[in-house]
Amino acid sequence: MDITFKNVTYIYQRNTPFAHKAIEDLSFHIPSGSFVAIIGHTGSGKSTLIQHLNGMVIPSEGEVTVGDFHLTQGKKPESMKELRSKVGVVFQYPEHQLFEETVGKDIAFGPENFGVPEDEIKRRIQEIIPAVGLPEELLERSPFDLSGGQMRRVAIAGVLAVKPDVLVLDEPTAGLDPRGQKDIMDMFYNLHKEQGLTTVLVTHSMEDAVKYADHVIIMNKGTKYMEGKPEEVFIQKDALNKVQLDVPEMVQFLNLFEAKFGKPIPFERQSIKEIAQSIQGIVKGAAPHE
Ligand SMILES: Nc1ncnc2c1ncn2[C@@H]1O[C@H](COP(=O)(O)OP(=O)(O)OP(=O)(O)O)[C@@H](O)[C@H]1O
Repeated sequence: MDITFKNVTYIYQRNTPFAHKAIEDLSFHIPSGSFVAIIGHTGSGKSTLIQHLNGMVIPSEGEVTVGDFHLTQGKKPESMKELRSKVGVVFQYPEHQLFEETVGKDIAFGPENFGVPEDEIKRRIQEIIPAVGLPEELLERSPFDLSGGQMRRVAIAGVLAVKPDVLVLDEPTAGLDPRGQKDIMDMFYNLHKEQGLTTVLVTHSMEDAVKYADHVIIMNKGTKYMEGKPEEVFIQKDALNKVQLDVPEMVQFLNLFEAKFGKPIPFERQSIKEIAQSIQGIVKGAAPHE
């Protein structure tokens, strides 16, 4: 589903002495099927932005469009429930929301709420369990007997069981060890590709943004600071440093390589292997002929 923000401003506790503008005059367009990373220093408005996507908040000014759903002041979509079934949100530490007696019941809770028939829920669970990397025998276990990583996968399965078109991920790897972070992000990337999802990822990790996203939006103080392809945005070291962000490690490495050896290697989101090949080419080219 296409997502469009048109001159969106959001003010918390509007018309009170505590009014606080969290987002100001924000406009962008995310085409259906994109994988977008939203990055920004703490308090830059990322969470407020994503809360618009399933109508948890309605813009104070401007308009948000998600597929055919339009959100403006005084004009909520007729079926907010339908919007929420199309936009699945994986909140930070989603495992904190598990509550059912068994893993199976917890995964079924979302689709039941949206009126999905029991047979169809069963079918979806069979499909989702391997997709999130959980063994089927866990279905009858209590979610509270699982490891932290498994609990998170159960919570994610619950969101996926509703079959959303848009998947919103708010720092989905927070608190996991490096291996767990990579496994979960690879899982989301595979789901994104296989199910043709539109994925919106809020992250503090430049490395994840480079690896998985095809579009990046940098937020600063409630406004859009930069936007573009990762390979365009992440080479702008000075601009990123100004908002307390840094370029990804690979870009730092390429900058250092150029400074030390005078040989630029353009950043094109290459793999480590491809960078090594470029360096090998430079070294070979520089070697004296025998
Ligand atoms: N419920 C609220 N009431 C008042 N102000 C709020 C509320 N929630 C957030 N804010 C303020 O709005 C601004 C944007 O907050 P938001 O949580 O969207 O930022 P963020 O980029 O997601 O931050 P973080 O990376 O820390 O999660 C901040 O100044 C924050 O203090």
